[in-house]
Amino acid sequence: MLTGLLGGSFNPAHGGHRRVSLFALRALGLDEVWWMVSPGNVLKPRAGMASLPARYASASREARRAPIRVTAIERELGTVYTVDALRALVRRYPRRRFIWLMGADNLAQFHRWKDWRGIARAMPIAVIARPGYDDAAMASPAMVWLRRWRRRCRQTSVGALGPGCGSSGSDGMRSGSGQSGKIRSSGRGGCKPFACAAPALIVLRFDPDPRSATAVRQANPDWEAGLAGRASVRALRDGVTHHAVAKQAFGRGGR
Ligand SMILES: Nc1ncnc2c1ncn2[C@@H]1O[C@H](COP(=O)(O)OP(=O)(O)OP(=O)(O)O)[C@@H](O)[C@H]1O
Ligand SMILES: O=C(O)c1ccc[n+]([C@@H]2O[C@H](COP(=O)([O-])O)[C@@H](O)[C@H]2O)c1
Repeated sequence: MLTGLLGGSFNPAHGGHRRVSLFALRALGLDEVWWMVSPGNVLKPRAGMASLPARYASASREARRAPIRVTAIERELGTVYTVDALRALVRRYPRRRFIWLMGADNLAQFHRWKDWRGIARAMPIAVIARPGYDDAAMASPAMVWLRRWRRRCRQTSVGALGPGCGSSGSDGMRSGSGQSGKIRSSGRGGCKPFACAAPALIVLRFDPDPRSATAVRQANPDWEAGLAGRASVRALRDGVTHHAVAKQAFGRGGR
């Protein structure tokens, strides 16, 4: 099973998460994407962070009828940092092949994450272009290091993915051209970063999606209140571990 991992606060989840996940799924020939709803991003303030069950519920709703599984497995693993969570996942699911997915905003500050080179060594990384962040991402300290492992995946937009997949190039996120090379294309029209050992970096570019959780919160600051009382939310089970998610009360924030 080729599995994309999109870690996030999902405070709340929005259509952009769904769209970029489905795009990555297709472009990379993944079987499914797991949305790892984070107990708490160590670089984000806890103030304004909705409870884990509320964020999980919003993600479940957004992932409906898609090959996306929502999980709060990091809380169960007891990990705080992504590098530790990913190593634990690789140990726990040895028959799966994972790829770490993230938006360009996260690549721009990836060098601030704990042992980010360790993440890159643990599994391939696919970065999804995001309006307003691509220049900072391409110029970031992490990209300086990751660039040498960049693999090319030719595509222009959803629905028009080309089969070309190749080894590294040096142009920016806005370029969609590629060259054929070491990485074989998958049968599903995408490319396979799994065919080469990590580190491997793929930059995915498609019609940029401007949606963000910040904008959703600004438009609807009380989004969490609409979920809190629902029995269906209290009964939620983790999409990967099947354990109950709502162990904690709503409204406490963060973890
Ligand atoms: N529109 C988007 N395009 C590309 N990547 C996205 C988009 N929205 C979210 N992501 C990526 O999804 C992952 C989870 O994002 P997150 O839950 O923090 O949402 P967000 O919209 O970035 O939130 P916020 O506005 O609160 O920072 C991150 O890797 C982020 O870069
Ligand atoms: O491990 C770290 O040092 C680290 C620092 C910042 C963010 N992360 C992870 O990055 C993912 C995206 O976070 P966010 O809040 O931008 O959605 C999420 O899984 C976080 O736990 C991880």
